[in-house]
Amino acid sequence: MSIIVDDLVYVYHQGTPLETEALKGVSMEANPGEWVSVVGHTGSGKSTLAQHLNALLVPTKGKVEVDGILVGDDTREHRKIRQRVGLIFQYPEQQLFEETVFAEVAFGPRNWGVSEEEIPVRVREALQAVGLDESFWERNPFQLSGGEKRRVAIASILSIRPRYLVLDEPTAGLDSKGRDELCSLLRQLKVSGTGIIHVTHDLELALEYSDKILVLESGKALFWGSPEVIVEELIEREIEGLVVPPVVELARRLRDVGFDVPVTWKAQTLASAIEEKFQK
Ligand SMILES: Nc1ncnc2c1ncn2[C@@H]1O[C@H](COP(=O)(O)OP(=O)(O)OP(=O)(O)O)[C@@H](O)[C@H]1O
Repeated sequence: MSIIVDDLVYVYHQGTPLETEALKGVSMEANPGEWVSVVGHTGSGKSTLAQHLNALLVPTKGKVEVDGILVGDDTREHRKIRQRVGLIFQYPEQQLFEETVFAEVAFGPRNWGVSEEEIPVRVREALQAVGLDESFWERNPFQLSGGEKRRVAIASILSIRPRYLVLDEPTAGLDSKGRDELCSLLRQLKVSGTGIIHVTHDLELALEYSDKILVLESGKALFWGSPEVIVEELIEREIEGLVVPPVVELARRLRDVGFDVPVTWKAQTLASAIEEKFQK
């Protein structure tokens, strides 16, 4: 069971003067229990790809398949896909609307026909997963901190028990502590079997947490592979518009002057390699 994207092409406003080819033959795969990041500069097609993964958009050409179900013209199949793939937009807290945290998190499962008996189980499970205990149940979501609101918004998707979670820039607007907390929360979800598909322009974050990374450039898949594979590529060549972590930039320069450096995005590993070299 997995999400498979094969040679995906997507054209906005096809056949009109506004026609834009946002994806030009992109392939990738994501499995439960795996963290996949989609990285690229603004306008590279990340959000367009993300919206295909829960059938908000249908391919112009190529294939998107979720656990064997095709994203195509059959909208009954889209319902099944949306039960499997939870999509969390940028600033999800802006979409909170209920008066209590409980009602907010219960909304999704109620909408999907989960029994009233089962609802508190789902709410407890989802809020626990995001680190919010029962004392939050009756609180007004609008009176929570920014980080707590975002957790409630994520819990409101988790309560549907999706197998995959697609998050579009989930750390936008958070400080570094909030960012680290959210990423370790996502890592826990991954370890417990959820597939994480993380859309971001932050390559450093993607390298730190991902099992696989897709780098998009102007709608094309530039690289697809493990963080090590991506770093090797990035040390070897510069990509216009893609900001690389300082460690990768430094490694690139060291290689340029004939210094053999390891494939890494961690400052400590690079520093140790340099130290070792000078000790020899
Ligand atoms: N609704 C739309 N109608 C027409 N063109 C669109 C639409 N949405 C996106 N596009 C175009 O498709 C291309 C890809 O956009 P997309 O939003 O997928 O990129 P992105 O990588 O997510 O960008 P960002 O990081 O800025 O969110 C861009 O050229 C964009 O202008």
